Amino acid sequence: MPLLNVSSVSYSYDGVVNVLSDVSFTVEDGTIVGLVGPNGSGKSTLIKNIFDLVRLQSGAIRIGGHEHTRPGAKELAMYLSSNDYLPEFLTAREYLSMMGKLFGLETDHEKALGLFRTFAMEGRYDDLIEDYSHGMRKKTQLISAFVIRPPLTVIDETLNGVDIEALYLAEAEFRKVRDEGRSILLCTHDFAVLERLADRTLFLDLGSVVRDEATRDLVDEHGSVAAMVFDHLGTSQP
Ligand SMILES: Nc1ncnc2c1ncn2[C@@H]1O[C@H](COP(=O)(O)OP(=O)(O)OP(=O)(O)O)[C@@H](O)[C@H]1O
Repeated sequence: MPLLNVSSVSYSYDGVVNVLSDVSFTVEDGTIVGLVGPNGSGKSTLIKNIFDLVRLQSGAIRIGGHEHTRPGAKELAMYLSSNDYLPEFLTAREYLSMMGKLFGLETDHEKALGLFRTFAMEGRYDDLIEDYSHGMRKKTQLISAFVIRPPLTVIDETLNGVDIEALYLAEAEFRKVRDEGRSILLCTHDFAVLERLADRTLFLDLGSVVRDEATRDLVDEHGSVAAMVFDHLGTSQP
């Protein structure tokens, strides 16, 4: 049974134009799947459907075998959004405690402190998030996922704004997460990151899955993921 099973999902905001058209794919345990596509191709809408942030209109989504609206599904998956909105009135310690409770876990603050040190935020764990820079907030989002380590983490452009050192460290941590048998759906416009990390790449265009293949195979065929996208756009544009 796949960890995430998206089956024939279509979605329209206005009831007329389909932003997602019959989207199906799976994410297996212990894999990193890259999600790419042009602006407006429906990536965020797909993620909103997975996390029940918009009501599913057709098709089915199951996480760990549970229907995606059920608590059993919601405990298995964490969403790291593209923005840096975190509760500013909390410290990182309080935020991570809250996140732990949401996932039914006792937060391992020692581990979080270690990650704060690793990610060059030593001494800031008990400061209010209000006082964090943009990059520090993004790193706090990532650290929350690295501490909670849910079976599925969905990352929507969360890496934007972190410095190269943090990116390097985050990539290493993503690989560890994957090697533990957990999975990541990584939505990004950064194809270099994608090529380094993603076992599989899902390419969405105009709300439809155009390619869903091993990243290595796409790179072998086209030279790079960017070239694969350009090749597709070259044949699909009027
Ligand atoms: N709340 C909304 N109401 C109406 N239309 C929306 C809404 N959110 C997104 N859309 C439309 O749905 C389409 C897909 O948007 P979506 O944000 O899912 O794309 P995306 O692939 O994540 O894009 P990007 O790469 O720019 O983040 C776009 O045409 C967008 O204008």
